[in-house]
Amino acid sequence: MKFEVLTIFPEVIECYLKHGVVGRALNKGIAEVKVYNLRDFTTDRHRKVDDYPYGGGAGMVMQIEPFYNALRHIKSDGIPRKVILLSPQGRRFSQRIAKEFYKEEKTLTLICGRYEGIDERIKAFVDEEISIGDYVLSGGELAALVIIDSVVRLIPGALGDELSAEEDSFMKGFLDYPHYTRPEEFEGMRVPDILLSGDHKKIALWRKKEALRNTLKNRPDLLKNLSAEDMKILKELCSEINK
Ligand SMILES: NC(=O)c1ccc(NCc2cccc(O)c2)nc1
Repeated sequence: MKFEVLTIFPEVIECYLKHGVVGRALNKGIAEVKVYNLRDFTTDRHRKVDDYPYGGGAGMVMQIEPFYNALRHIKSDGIPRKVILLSPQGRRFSQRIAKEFYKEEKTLTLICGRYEGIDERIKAFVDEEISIGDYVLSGGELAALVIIDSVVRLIPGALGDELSAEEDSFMKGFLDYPHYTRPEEFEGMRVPDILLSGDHKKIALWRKKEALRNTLKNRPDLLKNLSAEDMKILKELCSEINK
């Protein structure tokens, strides 16, 4: 899986890519990220990337030329790619879209705007506009990293333990179950006995029930098209809660 990032702050992207799961995946060569500094695609002495908005108003707008010059340079290799603009106006990103991007196996070219945004004519060169949530950030870089991180985790071999990619609760559409590790007791709070029992069947059932409990509490909207088994556990849960 290849990613390309267009940004005026390449170091923001590069420093994140040195660490953790993504860092290891890049070192293993199962993913590749190329970061392009937009200022390298300017033509003026001051390497300007923004200008005053037509129509007036506060703030600055990013000019189209540096993006256009960068995209033309990048696309000259003729490899198919999906050009994504990160902005609050985009389609809402989710695990489902991360899987969609991974399966498409196209290079993802991520455009990071700053200031009040990018000249609207950028849309002529963009395949998709994606938002990671309903909030305004000072730049698209964090959103680009969210996409890179969530998609890289899906690549076989990216995570140490293969199972954990599948196990990720969002992979199954629910919130996660609670996790515990040593010590067994901390400040009077004990680890649930079931987790110390070694009964893996019962533990799996407990985890499913707790994942459903968390989902019911915080994201009931995710509780749709449940399997018969999950529905049975949910009903048990509801009768317990209503006791
Ligand atoms: N919710 C998000 O995904 C998100 C993405 C980017 C961003 N800021 C940069 C920006 C702002 C406006 C237009 C534009 O093209 C880029 N803020 C939030």
